Amino acid sequence: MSVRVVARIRPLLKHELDKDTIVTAESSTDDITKDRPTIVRLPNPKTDSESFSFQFSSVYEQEATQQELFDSEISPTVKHLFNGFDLSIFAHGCTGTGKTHTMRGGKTLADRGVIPRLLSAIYRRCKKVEKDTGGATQVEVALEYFEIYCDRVYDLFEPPEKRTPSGLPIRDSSKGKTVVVGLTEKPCATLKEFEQLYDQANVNRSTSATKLNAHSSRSHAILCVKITQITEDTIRVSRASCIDLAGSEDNRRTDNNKERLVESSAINKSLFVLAQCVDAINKKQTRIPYRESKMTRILSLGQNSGLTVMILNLAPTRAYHLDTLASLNFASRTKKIEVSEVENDPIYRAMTKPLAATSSIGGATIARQPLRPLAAAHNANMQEVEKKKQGQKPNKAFSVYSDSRKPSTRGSNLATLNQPIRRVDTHKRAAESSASTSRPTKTYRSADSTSRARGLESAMTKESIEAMISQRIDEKLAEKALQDAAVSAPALSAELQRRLDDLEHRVEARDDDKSGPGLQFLLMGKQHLTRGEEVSALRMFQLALPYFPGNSRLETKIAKLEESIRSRQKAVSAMTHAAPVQASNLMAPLPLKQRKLVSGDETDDDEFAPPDGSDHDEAYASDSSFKFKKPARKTKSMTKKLPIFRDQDGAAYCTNPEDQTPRTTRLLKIINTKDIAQIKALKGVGAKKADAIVNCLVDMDDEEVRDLQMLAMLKGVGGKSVETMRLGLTIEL
Ligand SMILES: Nc1ncnc2c1ncn2[C@@H]1O[C@H](COP(=O)(O)OP(=O)(O)OP(=O)(O)O)[C@@H](O)[C@H]1O
Repeated sequence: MSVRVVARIRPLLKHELDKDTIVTAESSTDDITKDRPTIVRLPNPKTDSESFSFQFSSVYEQEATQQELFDSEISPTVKHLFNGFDLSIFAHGCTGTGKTHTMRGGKTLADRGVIPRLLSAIYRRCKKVEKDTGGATQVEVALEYFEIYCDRVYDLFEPPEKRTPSGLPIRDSSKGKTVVVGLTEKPCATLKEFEQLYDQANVNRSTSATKLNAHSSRSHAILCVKITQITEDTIRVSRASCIDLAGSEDNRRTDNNKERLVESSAINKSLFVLAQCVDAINKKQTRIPYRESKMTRILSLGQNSGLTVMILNLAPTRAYHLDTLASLNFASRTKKIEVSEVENDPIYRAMTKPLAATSSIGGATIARQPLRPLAAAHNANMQEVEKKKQGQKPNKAFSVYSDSRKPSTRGSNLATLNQPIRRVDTHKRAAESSASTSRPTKTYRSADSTSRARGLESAMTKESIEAMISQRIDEKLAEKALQDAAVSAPALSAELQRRLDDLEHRVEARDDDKSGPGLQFLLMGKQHLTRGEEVSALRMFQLALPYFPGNSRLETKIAKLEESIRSRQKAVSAMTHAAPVQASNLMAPLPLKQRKLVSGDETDDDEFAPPDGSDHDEAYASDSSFKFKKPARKTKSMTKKLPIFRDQDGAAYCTNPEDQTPRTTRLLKIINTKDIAQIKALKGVGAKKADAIVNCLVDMDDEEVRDLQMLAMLKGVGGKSVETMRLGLTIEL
């Protein structure tokens, strides 16, 4: 089946009312059955007497409402989503043509775009499914939302100040999917909850005013809606991906300043790569250049099974003439892409097929199919195809891109849940481990029908559970490390940033390699080290070690870091004369003196080079240049004397809670609530500092801040801040 491409011509904006309209919609004389135009006509830019026409599945004219577009194009796909197919919806077009209006829409009910309407339809369907099955099927909805800005991936569920400069890393899983490491997955049970999350996340999206659009999106935004249907026997996961691409910009018309130009060139480059991918697919080239940009890489590998609808947004006026022509040409090439349909099979919660044989959850058994151009350059109409298939199970779903690499059937098989898996009945496992890999005809029902979780566990092999746990741990650690790094990350020099990017690219280029995750950990270790966060760096290097067994250089580096942390801990304990410093205190950036030490230490970064002859020599070549540069931000000197806190009445500071003054007790109580709002309300504490404090507290697990000196040691806090916070508290006696 081909990608379904529909065109939407936006109405004239207020300032365009007197402008020349050149884009028109026409009905095809060949197909009178269609109640909507299918042709877009546009004059030849060289001579108005000639015109070009482009045929699509449907064309929505200026008057078309959000409701009409949704009802005709998206609503029919919702049932497929619940039948296990993935769904991808793209909005494409140049800047100011209505992509965000189409996808997100306005605030009024009538103005709501495709995304809120889709979610509304999904929640309605969830209720219907649960009702129709008498509660036997439960449906869970979860969201991921990220943007690709200047070829970097950022989680839109995280505030911008928490971002690492280099963004979230992406890598190819062994299952052939592209994974964004460290994305937040938000469970979202109701439409109301969705609206809150979505609105909040959209505030985090990069938008700016340009000459062509007052609210121009400067990034590609991708919302993934994960739908999990759980019955007693099966789990079926499918995903809807809604992609609001940033619009291409003709910078002769934008008057963009330097910053906008940088964004614009990143946007144009990624869209150019997208067009190249489409061309390469159409020309049946073996190499599809999807790796040339993060956007194409993520879209091609991550969203490539299921139904795909592309909405081509067009502006009607002459001002957009060349851009419109380019968009129409691109869309025409896209609609020729024929894609394979792959239905996400349910996970049989108590099935008899051995996991190793099926390599199921990660989808290793589903070889991604290369895309082929259609012989005829027109789109298949989904409804007609539906009719043809009456009574039959629909054919496999389709998507925009797909690489031709066949995922390995080896390795861990429990990475994600959106691919088919046969769950193993523990009672039958031994007998059936050698059984054929064909789908069993009968499902096993758990004796304990009320215990879904227990049934699930019992149905999995020990090996598979271990693989899943280890994967989750890796993901969580990577996520945590990225979050840690994001807190008050000092600005990196352009050169250092370039080197980090370079290393990351090299790491990505080697993702296929087994030691790919090891390199990721090393990279993150490097990033922490450049920020002077030794504990986090050590953790990352320790995680990397199993991937480079026997690498004496890495071992030496770890030993040195351990030693450095120990001596720092000793120095701090000696200074405080109090309880030993908590590990989290060590998360704070190193004081200048010690940073210099780290800096010197970094000169032997080439020690990190994996063993001679390893594939990774090149990846590390740039490591030796990772010298710490003094950040602009001032750092506290650890050699300075720690403050002695005194209350106004002159009572000496004391670590014993019973001897602490009411003001101190109250301050510590507020801090230990870990409640950002309460902490932010303290005198001298802004949102950033409150956030940093809470992050430190979270790192300390259940450990409480017991005294003021301990509080002063937290990252981002100093003696002066503590005194300001404390004296700002009013105590009722
Ligand atoms: N169908 C429509 N009906 C009414 N207004 C529309 C429609 N489509 C677009 N607009 C208006 O046109 C303007 C530009 O739309 P929008 O911001 O969605 O463009 P865009 O393609 O997302 O641009 P960019 O790529 O720069 O983000 C907005 O003011 C929007 O409200």
